[in-house]
Amino acid sequence: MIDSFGRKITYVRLSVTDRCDLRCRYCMAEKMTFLPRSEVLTLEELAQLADLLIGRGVRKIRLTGGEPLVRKGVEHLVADLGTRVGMGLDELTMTTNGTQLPRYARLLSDAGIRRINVSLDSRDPERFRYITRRGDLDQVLRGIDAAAEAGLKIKINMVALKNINEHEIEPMLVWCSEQGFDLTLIETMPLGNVEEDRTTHYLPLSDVKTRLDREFTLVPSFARTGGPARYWEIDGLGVRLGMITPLTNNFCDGCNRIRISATGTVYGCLGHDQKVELREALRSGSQDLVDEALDKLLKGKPRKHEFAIRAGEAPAVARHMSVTGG
Ligand SMILES: Nc1nc2c(ncn2[C@@H]2O[C@H](COP(=O)(O)OP(=O)(O)OP(=O)(O)O)[C@@H](O)[C@H]2O)c(=O)[nH]1
Ligand SMILES: C[S@@+](CC[C@H](N)C(=O)[O-])C[C@H]1O[C@@H](n2cnc3c(N)ncnc32)[C@H](O)[C@@H]1O
Ligand code: SF4
Ligand code: SF4
Repeated sequence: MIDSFGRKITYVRLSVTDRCDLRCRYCMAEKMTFLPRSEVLTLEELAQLADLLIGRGVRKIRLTGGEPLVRKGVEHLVADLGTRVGMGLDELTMTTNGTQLPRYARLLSDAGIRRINVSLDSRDPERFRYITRRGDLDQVLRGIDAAAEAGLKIKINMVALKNINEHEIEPMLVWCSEQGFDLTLIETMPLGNVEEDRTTHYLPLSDVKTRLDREFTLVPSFARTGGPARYWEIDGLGVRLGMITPLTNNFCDGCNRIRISATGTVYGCLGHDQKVELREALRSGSQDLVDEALDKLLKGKPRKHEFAIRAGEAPAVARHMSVTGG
């Protein structure tokens, strides 16, 4: 699949549910209305869709949500998709908030998942609860331990938030180094009405980089995951630090991905509403209809996002981040 700017699409982010057991302040509102089950693709349809995408050249699938591990029966989907790894698919992976990992970590590893990204914005129990509006830090830490024990490689995702967790960045880096995890910092993006003023908490990672440069030696790394982060090795710490900088250092020229919501809506760009619907095409059993829709999406896939965080401005995109799982 190639878009009209010549970018090859090999990475699909597949959201398996819009639901979540947390309500992170930058992602969701406190009160969310979730989809009725009839609108959500079945596990069989998700697997069928994955196969069609692999047939069109997709080599990496990331399962996401909402929270992917709250989808009932997700273990069957993971086991099913795991059989495609090495058989067309180079990587099956997941982004999770970690709460259900105590139960699922081993299963993910047995299914052929080699690494996961776990979101963890704070290692302070009260701050963690504040950011997630309800999360239990201990539960997530137990989940992370279970994942490490199951042999999964772990990357911690931390959304950098001014006046909330910015002072935890250096300690998080040291902790990740001790644990053998990578760490990726993320700039908050303006999607959905989350009832929070994003201008107050937006922290440009260019500032964080300047700060880190004073304390550590950051050596640019050529490591690539196929995702949007740029990486550095931290001299002496043995930890890889990623930064996802949609606002301060746009990476759209290298975009290789599309995202699919739990209802089968495919979005060409995280920062736009350009989309096509696949559910009815899938349910009709016609591969031609699915291909037609995908071709239309590729043709209109936007060149870049137009995110900006300015006081009093509505979010660039009305849908919540949880609709596409990032
Ligand atoms: N603007 C933008 N942000 C993205 C894109 N893809 C992922 N992100 C954001 O990057 C953050 C981390 O995403 P992850 O789910 O960990 O996925 P990833 O960064 O592709 O993961 P790796 O495979 O480890 O590189 C989330 O906040 C996503 O919303 C993208 O195409 N555009
Ligand atoms: C939407 S979540 C879905 C997967 C899972 N529930 C989790 O939290 O890892 C995927 C990633 O998007 C990030 N995210 C959510 N809202 C964001 C926002 N407004 N700006 C930047 N990243 C965001 C989360 O921190 C998480 O790392
Ligand atoms: S970031 Fe993930 S864990 Fe937090 S509310 Fe969004 S979907 Fe849930
Ligand atoms: S913002 Fe859009 S164009 Fe840019 S990397 Fe993300 S999906 Fe691709």
